Amino acid sequence: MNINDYGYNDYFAAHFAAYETSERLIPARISAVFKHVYRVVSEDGEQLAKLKTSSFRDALRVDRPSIGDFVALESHPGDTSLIHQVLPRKTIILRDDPDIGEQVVAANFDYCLLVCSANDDFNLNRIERYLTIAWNSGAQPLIIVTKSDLTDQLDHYLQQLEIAGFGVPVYPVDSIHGDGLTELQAHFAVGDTLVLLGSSGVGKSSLVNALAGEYKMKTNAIREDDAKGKHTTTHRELHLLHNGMIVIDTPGMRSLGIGQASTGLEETFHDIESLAEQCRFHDCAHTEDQPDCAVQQALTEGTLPTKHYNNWLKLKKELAYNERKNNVTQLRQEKQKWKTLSKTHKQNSKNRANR
Ligand SMILES: Nc1nc2c(ncn2[C@@H]2O[C@H](COP(=O)(O)OP(=O)(O)OP(=O)(O)O)[C@@H](O)[C@H]2O)c(=O)[nH]1
Ligand SMILES: [Zn+2]
Repeated sequence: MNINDYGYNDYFAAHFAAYETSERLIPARISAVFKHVYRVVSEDGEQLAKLKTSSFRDALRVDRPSIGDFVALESHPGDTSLIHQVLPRKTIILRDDPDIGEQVVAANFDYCLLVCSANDDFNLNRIERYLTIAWNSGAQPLIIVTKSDLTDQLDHYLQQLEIAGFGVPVYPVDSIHGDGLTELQAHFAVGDTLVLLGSSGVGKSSLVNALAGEYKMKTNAIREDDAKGKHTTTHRELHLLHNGMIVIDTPGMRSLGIGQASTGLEETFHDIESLAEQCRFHDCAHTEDQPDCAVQQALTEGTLPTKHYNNWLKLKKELAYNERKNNVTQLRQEKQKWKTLSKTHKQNSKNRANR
């Protein structure tokens, strides 16, 4: 097996150089995430691997390997291998889980396919949300309109998406009959990794299936054995398609918050952001009661669509909420750290006194 087939390239090789030591570490990619173990692919083929305890003792959840990560692997063919390090990520999508905190949804993908369907489910606000996430991830967004065969108003949908996308390519496809696939396919090269963002039923699996000429994406929870017993996948998998492209499939994509994607928000709504620079006051809230607000003026003149503006306000609120929440978490963590420190300090003083 050649790791280059799995998207390994000069970028990762440059970072891996630091680990090319006597320990015989090899580069590998995480292809599935289980509860306590990972599946990795490398020149030694497909194997199960665990974290090297000393490398990950104090690691935060986000610093542990996730689907799509490249790692430095101590390979033990036929036995459980050991993951020493996660190589720096080129692109990333994070997700804030209320129960377990921030985690990596996917890493090291080249394209974010923002998928919506040309029917009643069509939702521009959702695409703007996905655009925000995509821009923030560092990968190139592409907008895909599926089920082009089911509408006679395709141009109407395309037009709206082209306005919302500000130059992001928009591709209509019919995954059942194959229309539009060649144009989309032309965008990709062998070894490119894709993630798909889109609600349930918009046709993500069908699209991947059509691109690859095979069915690969719907994955049921599988069980695999290792020495320690059974474990179940958390549905986070990476597939190498027959056409040489790689797809990351994770259910986390279906309900993503924007997290702290402030850069993504600026990109997605850069029309409003640049209007805002023309407001009279630096701290203008761009609401109706603000004097000389360029955003309000554009709304009145009709050059700025109300729906677009409302979605911006909504996502900005979500962002502010996430930032506040994050501050509270940080404060709590700081407090905990001080508690532990002062406890150790007290213990040390006591030990000294007892000597
Ligand atoms: N007519 C038509 N039907 C499509 C097209 N793409 C998908 N479908 C149908 O839409 C339904 C949902 O497609 P899926 O590919 O399973 O959707 P999904 O986004 O993967 O759904 P989840 O796995 O729930 O996230 C299926 O019945 C598909 O056959 C298309 O381009 N044209
Ligand atoms: Zn304003």
